[in-house]
Amino acid sequence: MECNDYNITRDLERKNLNLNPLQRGGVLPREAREALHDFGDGYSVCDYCSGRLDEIAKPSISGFLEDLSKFIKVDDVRTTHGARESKFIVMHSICEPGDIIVVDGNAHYTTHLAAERAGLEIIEVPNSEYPEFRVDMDVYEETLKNSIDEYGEIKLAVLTHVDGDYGNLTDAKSFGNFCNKLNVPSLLNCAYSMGRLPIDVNGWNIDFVVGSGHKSMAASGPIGVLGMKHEWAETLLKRSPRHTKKEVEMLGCTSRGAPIATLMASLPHVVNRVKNWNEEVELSRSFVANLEEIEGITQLGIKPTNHDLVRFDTPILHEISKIHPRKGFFLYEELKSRNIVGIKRGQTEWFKCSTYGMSKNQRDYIADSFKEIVEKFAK
Ligand SMILES: Cc1ncc(COP(=O)(O)O)c(C=O)c1O
Repeated sequence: MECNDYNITRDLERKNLNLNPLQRGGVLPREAREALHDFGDGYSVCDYCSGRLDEIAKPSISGFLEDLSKFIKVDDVRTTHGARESKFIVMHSICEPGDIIVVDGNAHYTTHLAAERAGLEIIEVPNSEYPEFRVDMDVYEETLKNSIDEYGEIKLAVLTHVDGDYGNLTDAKSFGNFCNKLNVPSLLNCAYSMGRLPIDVNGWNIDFVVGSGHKSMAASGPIGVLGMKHEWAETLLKRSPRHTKKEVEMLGCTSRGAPIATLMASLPHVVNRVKNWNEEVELSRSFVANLEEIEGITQLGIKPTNHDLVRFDTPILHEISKIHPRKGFFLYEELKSRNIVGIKRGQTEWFKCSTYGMSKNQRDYIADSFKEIVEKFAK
């Protein structure tokens, strides 16, 4: 048989500035690229395994997990295949089909799918809607209390720490505290925060935390993080009666090759970059201010932004698309010709983007490019 040409090349990141929020936090530092090369073979971390992934000493996965738990200030931690798998593991371990959970109105679709896969019913905490789409902790607490009154028991409360639509940062500490007071286990989804900004799971009184290595921790995908208060370890990390070393929810072992090797190699880099989070936010705010100098471009979500992921309403770009011969494709093509990618082809009414990790000059160049494009075509 002759195989098709799969077109496995990727010049996007090397040649262009990529604004896709999904891509910015997963860029590998040099040391992780080297690990990727060394650990590219299938079960590459399993040469010296004596039965459990988290106990492997060479490479030191056990040492890495110890550092990771200190980094996010949590008692017990495991790697999974992604934030979504981590959420599912929690739901599957502590809930029964038919149970009810409460979830914030900005939750990622993978939170919903994890709940559906576990057979759970979802009660949603509404966000504040246009233009902020804020998840208010008073509204969350009230919804949780009402749900307990109505249904008796709520098995889990889930909060998206930073959502993927507006980049709104929520108040994790307040969430952890009222969940604790109401006796409802809490899960914080840190896919867009762990690896970008400081996380303090124990300080925030959170039961479960999930993170995404490929989204925010400079790792090759797929790899996720699952952290928990020690009191949950017996439930979540229960062992198989037949294969007594193996943890059932991990199906014995999770990531066992390049994804975990790159996550490990990147941890020192990630620990360091988190220290610069305030500067990142400042740079993100000034990028927003620059773009908002264009009449017809407005940031949505909480203002000023507290994150690098930002969403803009862009009626001016939509107006241009109505008169431009390339219609909605003009924006993508104009940006691409300036080596800027990551805004979806054909999209002009709004877009979300991130400049995480870019220099001030690069961010200014991007904002100037938008200004130039609007000046070129706006009537
Ligand atoms: C808020 C949020 N949670 C979870 C995920 C999924 O992460 P993963 O790919 O690690 O499952 C995403 C991905 O976009 C996300 O934005």
